Amino acid sequence: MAATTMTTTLGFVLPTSLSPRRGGFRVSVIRCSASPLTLSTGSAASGVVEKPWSTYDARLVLEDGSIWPAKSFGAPGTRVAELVFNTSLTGYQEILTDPSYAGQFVLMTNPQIGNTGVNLDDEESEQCFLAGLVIRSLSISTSNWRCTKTLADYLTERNLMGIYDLDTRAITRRLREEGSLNGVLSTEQTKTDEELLHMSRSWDIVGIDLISDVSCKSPYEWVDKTDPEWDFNTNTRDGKPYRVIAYDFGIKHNILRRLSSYGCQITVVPSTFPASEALKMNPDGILFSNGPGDPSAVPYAVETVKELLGKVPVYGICMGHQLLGQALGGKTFKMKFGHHGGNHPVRNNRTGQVEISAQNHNYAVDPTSLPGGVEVTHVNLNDGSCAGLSFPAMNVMSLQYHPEASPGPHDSDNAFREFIELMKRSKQSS
Ligand SMILES: NC(=O)CC[C@H](N)C(=O)O
Repeated sequence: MAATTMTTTLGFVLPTSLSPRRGGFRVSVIRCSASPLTLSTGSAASGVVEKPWSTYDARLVLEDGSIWPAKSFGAPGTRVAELVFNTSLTGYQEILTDPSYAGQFVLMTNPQIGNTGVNLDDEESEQCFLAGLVIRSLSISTSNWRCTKTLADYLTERNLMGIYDLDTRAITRRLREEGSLNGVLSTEQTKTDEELLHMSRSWDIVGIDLISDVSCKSPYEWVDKTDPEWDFNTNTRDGKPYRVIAYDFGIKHNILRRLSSYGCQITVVPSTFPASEALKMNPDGILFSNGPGDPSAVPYAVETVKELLGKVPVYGICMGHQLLGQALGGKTFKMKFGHHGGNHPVRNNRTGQVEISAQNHNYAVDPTSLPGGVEVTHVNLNDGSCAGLSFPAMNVMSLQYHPEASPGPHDSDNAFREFIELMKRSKQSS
């Protein structure tokens, strides 16, 4: 699977209007390529089989001036987004439907993707919000008892771009060195490299409100649970479920399923739902969900969180955690290349236990900006960043990562039980 990177400098000098936004990038356009895949059949005289999906020439043009020729296996078109890499071995369908990836291309570091196809059960939202999928190699066959269609058909039906046959390992190394890069993915041959490069440098994910595009438009009740063996509904009071309002900043379904399996009755509300209306519904607790983009670009959501603080127990996950961090007086910042994958070690500072966690974020809360009384409960052991917060005086708990997994390990599922305990304690003391 190892691909050789052949790098050829085309050597033209960019006009000054295309000079890089960030310091330190080279200014010539570099064309990079991976060795093309050739599949031997053994029996065919030519030794080459046709791949059973349509291919187009495609290009990924990054803002650092590198150009990665590729093949398309999804929708045609041209899209601009931020490129991040994800280290999950599988779970690509959950990744495709995680609304937190809006505005991003996801590059899978696992070299072969698509071998289990897609099914009706593994969706994390109704839509694919990410801008495109970048993989090294698309599995030529699908084999899984739940598979209902191939990944290529799924992407095409959903008008989502996907490219393969490029050196994803070399691109990942570049992202680790330079940080996340903006880029343009295009199947359009009429567009020049310079045009695509200009597009990638004229766009920025920072400062954009992406949650309003992915949030639901009106409140609704959620009833679905996870499978019965994951049903931990031992925490209801007097047989009545805990009533939870879930703010939808781009919520993943498995957060709702896990809360439901722990015995919560859930109303999902839009990101702009007024705090006063939420309080009128007399909830036992409020969940602030995951969601895409820059947490400092959505001050209205921070205001809502502030209005609810101290009135009812609250639980933030990922974007929800970042909004809580700001509402408590702290600051968020953009990380170099973020955390995306199912293999991130996190230490629970209270118990000393280490959980292997599912993560997907490019921003983090700066723990030094937080006021006294706010406790950093979890730390990411790869880089020491803040992975969880608690503010007992206001019944606040939050995690930067994903206790609901989907995809990823289940080590952190107990965080849902802790939220139930928080609601229980708050009821008992009131
Ligand atoms: N999964 C999420 O909620 C992501 C949070 C935020 N958009 C980030 O990238 O940091």
